[in-house]
Amino acid sequence: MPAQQEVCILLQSSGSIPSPQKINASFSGAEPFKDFSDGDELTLFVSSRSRNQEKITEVGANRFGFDSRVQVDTLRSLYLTPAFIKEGNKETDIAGVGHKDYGSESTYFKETDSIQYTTVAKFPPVKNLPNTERKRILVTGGAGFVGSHLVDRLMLLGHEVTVLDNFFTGSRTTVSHWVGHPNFEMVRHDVVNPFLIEVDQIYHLACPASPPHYQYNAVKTIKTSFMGTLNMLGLAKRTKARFLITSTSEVYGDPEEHPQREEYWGHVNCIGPRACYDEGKRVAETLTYGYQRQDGVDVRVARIFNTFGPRMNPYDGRVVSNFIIQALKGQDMTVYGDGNQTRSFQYVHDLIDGLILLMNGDETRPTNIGSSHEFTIMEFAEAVRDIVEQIQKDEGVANPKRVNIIHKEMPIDDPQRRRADTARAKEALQWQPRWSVRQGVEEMARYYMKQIAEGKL
Ligand SMILES: O=c1ccn([C@@H]2O[C@H](COP(=O)(O)OP(=O)(O)O[C@H]3OC[C@@H](O)[C@H](O)[C@H]3O)[C@@H](O)[C@H]2O)c(=O)[nH]1
Repeated sequence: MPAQQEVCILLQSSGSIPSPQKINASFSGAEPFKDFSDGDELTLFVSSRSRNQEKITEVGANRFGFDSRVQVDTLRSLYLTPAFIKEGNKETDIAGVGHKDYGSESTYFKETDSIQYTTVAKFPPVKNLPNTERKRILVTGGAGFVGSHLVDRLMLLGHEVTVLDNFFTGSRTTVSHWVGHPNFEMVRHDVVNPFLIEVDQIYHLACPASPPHYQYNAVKTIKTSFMGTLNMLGLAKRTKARFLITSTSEVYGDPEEHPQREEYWGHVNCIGPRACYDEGKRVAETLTYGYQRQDGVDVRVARIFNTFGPRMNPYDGRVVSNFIIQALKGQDMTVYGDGNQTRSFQYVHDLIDGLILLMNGDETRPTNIGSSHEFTIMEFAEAVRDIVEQIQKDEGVANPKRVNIIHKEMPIDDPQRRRADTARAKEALQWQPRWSVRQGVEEMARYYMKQIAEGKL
């Protein structure tokens, strides 16, 4: 099918999630997943709806004096809308034949396989905040997967956002729809070097997060965690900005306590290949509380568990992106080891809700932001395969190829079990994940399908 036809099909379906589907036969046979926690697991893979079966139209909350509510369709318009609205022709077309609401407009010329970009001075509408409520917010790593979703949310809420990114794993395209907006600034900067700015809040996200990426240059990873956090804490101290660091469930290492509570000190191999990230984040937490104790810096620490969603780099090597891309492309799905290791996955919008609540609430202790629904990786592979097949059928692929699940060598020190204990987040932030894993995987698969149709993957 020519690329443009595919784009048209996606256009029709991009804005909304298909109606609820019946539980897939191959997934309903045995127990789809184990009953690990609050008893609402059965909804996890049953439908396109949220964990409690409501249709999610709005994310965020109006809590702690900070209203973070945003319509989901507005967010979707920023990542699910196709970039090419109309196919261009080299001979007859000029720039501007297509029309796209936000960001840059682009016309695709099939003959030369080239794209013409035109600046469009129309941005997504942002909330009209009074000066007294508008915050100056710095997001390090703001062009990354999580960072870009946080930036979208903060921009839509009407705040002034500065993104710092060295584009090692982040990409300018994730936030390009804001470039030129008076409330937005993007700076290419590596946080290992100091940065001076006047701000009210700092979300410090900058650090490669996928195991292949953070192990690619282990020394740089730990340097980024240590120096980057030191520099941003110094900035917070000088400006009296509130500082939030995104730490990780990897501070628990290969945990011997299950699920992982914040009080657990962890089980990390300090000389293993993951140590650059695990120990880097651990020392970053140490620095954070050092600045709190010594200098009175107002700090927040989020320990993020496995998160997925659109804009995750399709080749960053993490399991959700790997599985969806492999299933979409009809390739073997690669389960490392026997697939009995477990993870708990949360959708990116839930994470952003949690980060904003933590930043604006009073909880200063480390707080797990993650899902408490645990899957073996093998179960997850089968689920992703079923979901992608269903989406392909919805999009008109008559007989999608049933891909094989194969096994590959287990990475060294791969944690065997991981599940967030979210009691603290529930109590302190009144936060818990709302999106079902199925709903998230569907949306992410549609996002990648769009990219495939546009020839980007
Ligand atoms: O293709 C793959 C990729 C990964 N896996 C397995 O899937 C599991 C999850 O792997 P991922 O690479 O997605 O993520 P990990 O859980 O190992 O690390 C993650 O943990 C929490 C976050 O803070 C980090 O961003 C990330 O490092 C692992 O057991 C891994 O071995 C596969 O079976 N196949």
